[in-house]
Amino acid sequence: MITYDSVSKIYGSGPGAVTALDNVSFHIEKGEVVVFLGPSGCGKTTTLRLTNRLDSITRGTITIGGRDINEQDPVRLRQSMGYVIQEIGLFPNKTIAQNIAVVPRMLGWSKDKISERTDELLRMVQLDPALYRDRYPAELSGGQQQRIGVARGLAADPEILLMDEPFGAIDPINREQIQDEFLKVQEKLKKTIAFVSHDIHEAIKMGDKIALFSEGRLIQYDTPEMILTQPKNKFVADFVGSDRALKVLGLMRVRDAMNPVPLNIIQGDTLAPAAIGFLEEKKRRYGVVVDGGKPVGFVSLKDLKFETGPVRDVATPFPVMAQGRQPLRDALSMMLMHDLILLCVIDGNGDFIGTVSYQNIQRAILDVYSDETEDRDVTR
Ligand SMILES: Nc1ncnc2c1ncn2[C@@H]1O[C@H](COP(=O)(O)OP(=O)(O)OP(=O)(O)O)[C@@H](O)[C@H]1O
Repeated sequence: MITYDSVSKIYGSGPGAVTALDNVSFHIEKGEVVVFLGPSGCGKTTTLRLTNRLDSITRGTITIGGRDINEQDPVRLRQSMGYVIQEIGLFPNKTIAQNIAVVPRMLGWSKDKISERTDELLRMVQLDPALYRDRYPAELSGGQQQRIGVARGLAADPEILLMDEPFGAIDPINREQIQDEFLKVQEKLKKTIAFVSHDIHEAIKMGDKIALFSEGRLIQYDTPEMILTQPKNKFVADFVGSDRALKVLGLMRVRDAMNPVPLNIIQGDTLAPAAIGFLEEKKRRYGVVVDGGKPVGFVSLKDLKFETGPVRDVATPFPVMAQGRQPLRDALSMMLMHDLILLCVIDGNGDFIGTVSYQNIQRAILDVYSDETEDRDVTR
């Protein structure tokens, strides 16, 4: 969709010239979120501003859908892309609805269509249109204003969205929430997004790919997983941090690491003496009791010793359970917090789908880090 071909940007000339971007080439696929990441001054914002011709390219070309942007009218080009920036840039004397409608009005949309679209966008960013459309920006919190910035960027339903640290000014808790909401919206809309960030956590979470820059050069362009597990050089390894194995846990899902067929499953109606025999045969001290497909709790050999009835009556309920789609990091955190050696995993209906142990987690990380060509032991 967007192709950067040997793009350089030099500000000024002579001895004071600054090379902001140095011979950068990469391609953003349609529907993909690419995060431009790197330390301050590495060229992230410049790359974004060249894309919508807010700045001009010194050398090289940028094409969108195969068309050179320099051959397009800059105003049209800008209108065809959403642009969301950290400073938000809402007009203080316009209402929220008027702020969102800026581009659709320029494009000559009818009043009814604009009004409908405004309400739709407000709902999309979790703000009730009845409450917010006629308010002024100063009457909104920072996080709410930022949501309006996102809504405005999406107003004319552009295929491409350029976002420059869009959630940078929001406190960490609200930022997590707005990132989650944005990812949900993106799952539906499938926009092509270039997203500037200096936060590795945000890049891992938001990006289908990460473009990591340093001093105007593109150092590595890869999926978050590859950036974390196969850093191309010391700069990348240092930038992602020595805790990158832990960051990988944030990328992986519980489902990817769990054991879907643990040996110690006991059906709820099994009588205690039979359950003891079963656990002894499997050489397990604990069993996971499942009844009608739903997890019930743990039983230990000790618990069962003097019992005669079905295990479902003596099982100790799980203090917490993980959902298969949760990040593996959450599962590890639950196990540490609740002092569990095994975590039960359920699907969206609450049905049992597997268990996770510390060993499963370790194995999953090792699998990601091991060379693709090595033989792997896939039995868990
Ligand atoms: N208008 C300008 N005139 C001169 N130099 C500029 C201009 N804009 C950017 N630069 C320089 O170009 C380099 C890249 O800047 P850019 O804003 O792209 O960095 P960035 O990676 O977005 O940084 P930050 O995270 O701090 O926003 C920097 O050295 C910056 O000082």
